[in-house]
Amino acid sequence: MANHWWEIQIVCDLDLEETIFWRLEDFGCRGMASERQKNDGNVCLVKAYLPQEQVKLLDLAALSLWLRQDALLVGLELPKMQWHLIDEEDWASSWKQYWQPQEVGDRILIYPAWLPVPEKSERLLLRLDPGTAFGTGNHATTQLCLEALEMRLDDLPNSSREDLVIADIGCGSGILSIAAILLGASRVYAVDTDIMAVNATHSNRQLNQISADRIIVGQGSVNTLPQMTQASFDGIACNILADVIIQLIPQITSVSKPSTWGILSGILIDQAQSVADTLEHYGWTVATLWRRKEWCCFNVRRS
Ligand SMILES: C[S@@+](CC[C@H](N)C(=O)[O-])C[C@H]1O[C@@H](n2cnc3c(N)ncnc32)[C@H](O)[C@@H]1O
Repeated sequence: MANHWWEIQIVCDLDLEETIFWRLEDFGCRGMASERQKNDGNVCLVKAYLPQEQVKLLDLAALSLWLRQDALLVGLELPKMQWHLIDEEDWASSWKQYWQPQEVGDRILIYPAWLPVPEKSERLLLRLDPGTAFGTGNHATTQLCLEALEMRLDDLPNSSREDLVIADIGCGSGILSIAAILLGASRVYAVDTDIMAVNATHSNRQLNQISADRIIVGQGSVNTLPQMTQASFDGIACNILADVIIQLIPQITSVSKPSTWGILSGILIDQAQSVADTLEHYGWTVATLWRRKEWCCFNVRRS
């Protein structure tokens, strides 16, 4: 039987765009895009997609009410939300139209898999087909991680980068694992609880011609890592939501060594304090905290 997707379309005031993205993501949408309306630059059309079996009609109606409630609270015009079912092929082509190459940080260019590879690029080309997995590089939380990885790895002398082993917890499309290798890391162990993400990471590794012994992927979470390797991790990247990160901190601590550094993202600014408290409790120091939009990313180290 063909897979079907809900396509959600929301016409809204530009000032509501961020909140709507946040709500949609929380709702489990994969592949979101927004464009300004040609006839009115203050209005945008947000499109989002999610697998049919993941939601019921009533949930979609509730989401629509939530969005209206959000608008009422800040006194903006009520957003208009519609939804309909499309098949897998239409989903892939409609969302591919929106996704364009994107520069992140000083060195990386995220490049959709279906575009022809440019002959020359001054940036490291990170080719990606996220499929249904999270991680296109469009999201602030991913961008913060990529920039933090770039800074971390660029600061290291070549000799220590060559041995660098990194864990990517919640790898999604594999975007951070691939970036770490392109930036010079030796090996990455990538885990995700979602089998779709594990598959996407495998195929994106191949797409970037990275050998299977440099990005090792497994379904699971932090507690799967010791089954995948006995190596200790020099760095840990984890872009999941704050509640999950807080729960994972004890396990993350147990797979790290005194010199391990961490990049933790996916944390809303008003959740930062509870993450910081838990980190401190487990002996981590927050070296820097970077913010983008309503999100923040912790750069942490032991002791
Ligand atoms: C926000 S996405 C991050 C994807 C990618 N690393 C990025 O930075 O764009 C979070 C990912 O974490 C996965 N995830 C959620 N809870 C998890 C857990 N407890 N352990 C491992 N992965 C988890 C989800 O399936 C999802 O693919």
